[in-house]
Amino acid sequence: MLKCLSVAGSDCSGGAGIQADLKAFSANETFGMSVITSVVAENTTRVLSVFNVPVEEIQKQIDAVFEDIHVDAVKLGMLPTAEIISAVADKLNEYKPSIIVCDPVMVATSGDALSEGGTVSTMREKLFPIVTLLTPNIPEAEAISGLEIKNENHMEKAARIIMDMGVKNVLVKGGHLTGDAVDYLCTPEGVHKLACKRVDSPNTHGTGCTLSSAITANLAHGMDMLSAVTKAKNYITEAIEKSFTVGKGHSPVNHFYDYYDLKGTVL
Ligand SMILES: Nc1ncnc2c1ncn2[C@@H]1O[C@H](COP(=O)(O)OP(=O)(O)OP(=O)(O)O)[C@@H](O)[C@H]1O
Ligand SMILES: Cc1ncc(COP(=O)(O)O)c(N)n1
Repeated sequence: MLKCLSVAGSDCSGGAGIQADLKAFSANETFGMSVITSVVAENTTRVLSVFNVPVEEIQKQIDAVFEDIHVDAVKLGMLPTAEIISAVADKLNEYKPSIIVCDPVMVATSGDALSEGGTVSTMREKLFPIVTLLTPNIPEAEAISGLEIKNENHMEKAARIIMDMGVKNVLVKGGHLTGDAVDYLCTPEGVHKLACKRVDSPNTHGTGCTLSSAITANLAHGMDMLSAVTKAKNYITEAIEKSFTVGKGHSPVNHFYDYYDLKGTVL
């Protein structure tokens, strides 16, 4: 059984963060493990509070997993401060997992901040050189590239700018734009457009976390980058299509749509 580790924040409402990551790892046939970087009191409508875990405890969690278990792939989610980014990067340089997918979480769908300002420079210095794939959404890609993104041409240009910063592969996710749900994957072999009809649903809480974790599982299974991203794109589209209401705001995707019908009963 392939084993994937999420290093991310906890979303007590279950739709994003390590909770989404673990569900996506399982739904994509890998064993999920988690290191918690921050305890976020949040739900489908807002973030009430953010409690960051002390870096020593984050590093001890990473040690506990790696000293005992072979990790096939790592997914990085909410790393809310420069200090936490550096501490996690130091451990990744120590243990050298072969696959690292980084979802540079900065702001929740609710609009509330999940990261202190000024982390982009630390991410660029400490994480960009070691990650296999970076998966920024539109606001995150704008913050990293410095480019305003209003259309697909801007998405592709931003992906190339970020690649030129030393990231091996970049996926700029287009959920925050309008029209079809289009993402741009930039790899050393070239640029690939991945598109699907936008699902008319408000249930998009955790889409980015879930997509990047599904990609992580697919890469752990040995898929090449384009195949891993394409399969995960199909997974997230159906997970949104078959989502059900949880809470009063942006409900999460249905990570296990393969096993549940819309009534939530096991098929
Ligand atoms: N309504 C939608 N219909 C189909 N696909 C969507 C929709 N919204 C987002 N997606 C897809 O979901 C994936 C995640 O993109 P998105 O831009 O939502 O990331 P994100 O903002 O990091 O997600 P989140 O912050 O909600 O976790 C992308 O593949 C995107 O194209
Ligand atoms: C702990 C945690 N990590 C990530 C997100 C981003 O997910 P979204 O953008 O869907 O709110 C979140 N809301 N909470």
